Amino acid sequence: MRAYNVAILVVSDSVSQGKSVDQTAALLQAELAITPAAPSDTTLTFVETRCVPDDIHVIQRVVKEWTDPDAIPPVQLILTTGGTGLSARDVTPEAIEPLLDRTCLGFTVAMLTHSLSITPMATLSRPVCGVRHQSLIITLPGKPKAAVENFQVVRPSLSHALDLIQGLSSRELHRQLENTKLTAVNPPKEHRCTAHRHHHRTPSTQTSGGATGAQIPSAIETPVAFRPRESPFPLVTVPQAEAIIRDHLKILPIETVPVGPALIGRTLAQDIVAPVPVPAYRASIVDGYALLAICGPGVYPVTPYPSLAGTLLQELPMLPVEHIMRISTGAPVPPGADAVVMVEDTELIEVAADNREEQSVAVHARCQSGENIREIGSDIAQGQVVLGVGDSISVSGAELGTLMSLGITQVQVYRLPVVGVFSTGSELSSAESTPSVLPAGKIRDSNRPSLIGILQQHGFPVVDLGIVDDSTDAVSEFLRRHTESQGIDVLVSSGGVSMGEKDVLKSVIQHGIGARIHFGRVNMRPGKPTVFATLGTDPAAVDYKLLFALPGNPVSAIVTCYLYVLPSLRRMARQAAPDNPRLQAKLQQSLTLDARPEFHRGIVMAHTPSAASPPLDNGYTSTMGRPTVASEVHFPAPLVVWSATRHQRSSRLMSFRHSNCLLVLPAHEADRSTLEAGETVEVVLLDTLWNTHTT
Ligand SMILES: Nc1nc2c(c(=O)[nH]1)N[C@H]1C(S)=C(S)[C@@H](COP(=O)(O)OP(=O)(O)OC[C@H]3O[C@@H](n4cnc5c(N)ncnc54)[C@H](O)[C@@H]3O)O[C@H]1N2
Ligand code: MOO
Ligand SMILES: [Mg+2]
Repeated sequence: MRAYNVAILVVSDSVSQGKSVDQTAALLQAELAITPAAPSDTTLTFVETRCVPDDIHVIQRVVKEWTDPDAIPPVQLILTTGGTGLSARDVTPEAIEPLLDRTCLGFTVAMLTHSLSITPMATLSRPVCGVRHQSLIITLPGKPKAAVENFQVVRPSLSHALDLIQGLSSRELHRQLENTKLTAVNPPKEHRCTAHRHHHRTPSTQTSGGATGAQIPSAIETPVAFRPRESPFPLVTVPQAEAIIRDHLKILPIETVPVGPALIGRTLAQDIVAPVPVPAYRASIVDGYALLAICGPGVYPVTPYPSLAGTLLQELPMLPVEHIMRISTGAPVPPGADAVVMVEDTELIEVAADNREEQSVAVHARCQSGENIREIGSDIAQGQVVLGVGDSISVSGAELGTLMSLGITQVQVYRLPVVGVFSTGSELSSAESTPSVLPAGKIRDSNRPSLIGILQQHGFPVVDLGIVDDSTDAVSEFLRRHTESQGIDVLVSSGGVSMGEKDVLKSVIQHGIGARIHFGRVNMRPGKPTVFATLGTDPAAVDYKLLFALPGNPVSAIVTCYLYVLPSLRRMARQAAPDNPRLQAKLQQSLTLDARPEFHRGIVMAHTPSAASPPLDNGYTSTMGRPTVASEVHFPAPLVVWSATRHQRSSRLMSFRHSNCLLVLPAHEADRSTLEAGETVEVVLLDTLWNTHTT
């Protein structure tokens, strides 16, 4: 079964201005959801509805976008509704016709013939059908009933038309059709099933129980035997995936928060102007004696009132001429003094009568005026812009300390995205409810805690949404509930996105909750079935949401969380350096390249290990024997990198153990199947882990 994507363009001034509500698109979606009667037929998957005014240029812009050969997802069938009549504003045919490479008069005639059999007023309709690039465009009337009737007229020949447009030869199609018919009627013995014939029709609508009332797509209701055997989602490249995500991030508002330790990791949305100078008074830099520099070395009486930490300037007397005053670091310099001599450069001459205080002290060093004094505003001048919009309050603590030292109690920052994390899988048991021994077939949910830990470790607020069973109903109900919640900006799931019959997540995302899937597969290992979708159209709206449906294999889930989720969260939080840090390192061993570009789990070190300090062993056999590679290292390069284990599999978390980086390996090519020891490779640092292996 072949799957084609369908987009609906509602052309209407009044709908686009919000003066009326369109019903046609929903009815057409319901029609699309009807599973074709013949097993050889195609699946039509609804991907998007857009609404535009009756404006030639606007209509053309959308149609050009959808028919772009690089459109993601590709749109093979465009149904427009409205604007085909005779009134002055009806311009859909005028917009579409110039874009067509070939017209398809047959569809036009079929629709008109049918409409004329219902009403002579159909003579006023001006439908246009044709092909642009590899997309078929059909202009339907705007009235809901008429649009559906016209669609039903063309539906039987659509599949074949789309196949031909995609380049499948007519003869091949007929042969496939015949074969499928034969197989369907006479299934192979081991699969023979007398219980059902292939006349399944999915109801055009289904009560889903959710508040949106959105229908469940045909893909879900399609009997397992007829589910698509090829993913309809094109494999996008990693850079494409990254760019697509960047284009659809949520714009988060600014919020005012208290200044305190929790501010670390946040990004300022305002400039900070110093309201006061720092220091606010002339302060000593050292522990010693305040004096007048011009007096020079000599023996001086010590005033009985020292200036200590906490002493108020106003409490200090004027320093009498040719006297000195004990002073501690940070304490105010008394009036009458212009320098401080360090205690190390002095000597006790005479003790006071109480046998405790100093009577007189010899100053041995010669001071310059101003020596060892922090002048007012010399650290921060009053009115200076100390931090700006976009500055991070970093883990160094310096920015937070600056704010605190200025007495700033609250600041405006960009809100952090709140992430809801859940696992999908009927095989999963949560740690909380897991018995010590699981029945075979059940496994422990490791992804959810791992993902939550990673995200929290990077400073993002996470809501643990638990586990949801792999059933259409359960996932639909779950997603509706959590996409309606305004407290969550980003949903991150793992599992249920590949080709299995219970991998229902993509269908539910696309049809059950009406989100838009921007990509459904990425050419990478691990992480091929990664899905990115958005819900809502206005990225600044409070209910706009991002959905990252990560693959279920534990290593794939973690790797894709690092590569896609974390940079996105950092971007939304406006962090100055949102991307994972990357660097070049010398490979210490040869590695076999995969058919897909690989993010190979590795260990990068900032030094060349010696036999005495070998790299960690993370061997597949878990023997814990030290690898011989350590004593063979001869590279003087400051950064060196190993595979964490040569044998890596996306189900094997042990292939990730001790890793602090991902080696960015290209896909193998005909003339290049390995990377050799000594070659330079790029590595993505899994930042905080980096520290564990640097020296
Ligand atoms: N016919 C094909 N099969 C598969 C393909 C493919 O292209 N065609 N892709 C493979 C790749 S690559 C990956 S990655 C996985 C992704 O699978 P799903 O995202 O659909 O995930 P599940 O099927 O639900 O689970 C896969 C695997 O991971 C285990 N799992 C799932 N969730 C968790 C969890 N929370 N904690 C621990 N382990 C989990 C699950 O039990 C399965 O073993 O699909 C391949 N198949
Ligand atoms: O892409 Mo899957 O993530 O290799 O295992
Ligand atoms: Mg699966």
